[in-house]
Amino acid sequence: MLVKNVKEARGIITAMGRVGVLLLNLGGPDKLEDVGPFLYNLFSDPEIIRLPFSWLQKPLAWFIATRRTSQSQENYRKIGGGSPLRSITEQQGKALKERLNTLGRDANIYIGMRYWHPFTEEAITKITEENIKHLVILPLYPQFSISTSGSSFRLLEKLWQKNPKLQQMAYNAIPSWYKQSCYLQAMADLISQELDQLLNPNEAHIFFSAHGVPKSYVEEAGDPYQQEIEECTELIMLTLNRPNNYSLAYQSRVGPVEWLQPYTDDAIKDLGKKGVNTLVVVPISFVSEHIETLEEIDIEYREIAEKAGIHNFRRVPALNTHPLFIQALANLVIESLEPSSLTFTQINQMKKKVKIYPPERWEWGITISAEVWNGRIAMLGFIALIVEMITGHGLLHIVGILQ
Ligand SMILES: C=CC1=C(C)c2cc3[nH]c(cc4nc(cc5[nH]c(cc1n2)c(C)c5CCC(=O)O)C(CCC(=O)O)=C4C)c(C)c3C=C
Ligand SMILES: [Fe+2]
Ligand SMILES: [Fe+2]
Repeated sequence: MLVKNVKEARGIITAMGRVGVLLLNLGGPDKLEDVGPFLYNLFSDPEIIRLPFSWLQKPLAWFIATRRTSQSQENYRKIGGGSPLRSITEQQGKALKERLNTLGRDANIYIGMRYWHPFTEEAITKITEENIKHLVILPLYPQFSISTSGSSFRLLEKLWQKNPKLQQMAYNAIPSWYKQSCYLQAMADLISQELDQLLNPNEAHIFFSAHGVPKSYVEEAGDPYQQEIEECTELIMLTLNRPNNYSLAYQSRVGPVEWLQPYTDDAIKDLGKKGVNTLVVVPISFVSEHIETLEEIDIEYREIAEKAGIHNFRRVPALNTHPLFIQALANLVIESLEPSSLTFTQINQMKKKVKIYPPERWEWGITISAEVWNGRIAMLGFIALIVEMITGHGLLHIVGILQ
């Protein structure tokens, strides 16, 4: 059964009770003093670094955060002394509320950051206080990764287990949404705008730069991230419908293990060697400006490109509040509230179960792949810590996770 008109849709919403939309995001330090505690929260997450003994997680997180803080602060200083993530996410939430309103839907919007304010826990407290009857859980990551949406889902699962009130609430979680057509159109529109400013638009090389993850996440833990990023790149190029050459690479590597390849810095150097002169860089794994677009791409990669002979280096802006992107978010919310995705059986099942994400997507807990993944990351983290503590010049130090 599909919703036929706005009146019917309103009826369904009323029958369902108050609707909430929880936008999940990573969070970023608002000011330089926040950098240390933010990094501590990030490295305390077992989805980012997993150790064999949980009692080691916090001391190691403190150790890495302390050692990394000054370099990280230096980077945040270059972009104005803090992350713009909170303010952009708030603007996105406001725009989404307005868009839903014009489409005849009324919903409360909540922002739940994983590692900084406003924390997911705070959003969940508000959601229970405001008596939300149906919650749409929408990560602001177009593609799913264990380290991003997966980590937030894991946290929500814990909060659900502890709180009987939450277990009474119906909810839909959207694991990833990179195929959403308005999202693809918004990306294509931003790329077109950048190309059209060039003298010879067709000669520019379109360079997609995705945030990396360790290779073991994909190969051992079954993270669908790489496959979703690759498919997303193809879909954006199809939507763009331009003759330009293009390629994809992965940025922001941290730590001693191998991450998804090719690495963005190496790929830029290779393109320089091949004689590419105009590069249009497209950040694709994140929907807002943040440190990795404003500092890493705009400053570090621009410098690398310049040295490699690529003198025309341009970066496509992040989606932020692009109207088509906000429409994409509104569509996702509306589709997930449609009776076809919200059968009573589903709601009842959801009430019974505390699992929030589709288990077929990524089997959490005790599975062979998870054990291999946990074990490998655990061993690496543990060995690195011991080496670093004994010698003062361990693996993490050498590869730059620590300064
Ligand atoms: C899809 C996006 C992201 C993935 C995948 C991801 C994985 C991932 N990140 C780290 C380590 C760090 N991430 C940091 C900041 C940060 N990361 C993302 C996005 C993804 N991370 C964002 C949006 C931000 C915040 C940006 C901001 O504006 O503040 C940091 C801190 C910054 C720094 O010191 O470089 C670290 C460290 C790992 C290890 C990982 C996968 C396992
Ligand atoms: Fe980075
Ligand atoms: Fe990150």
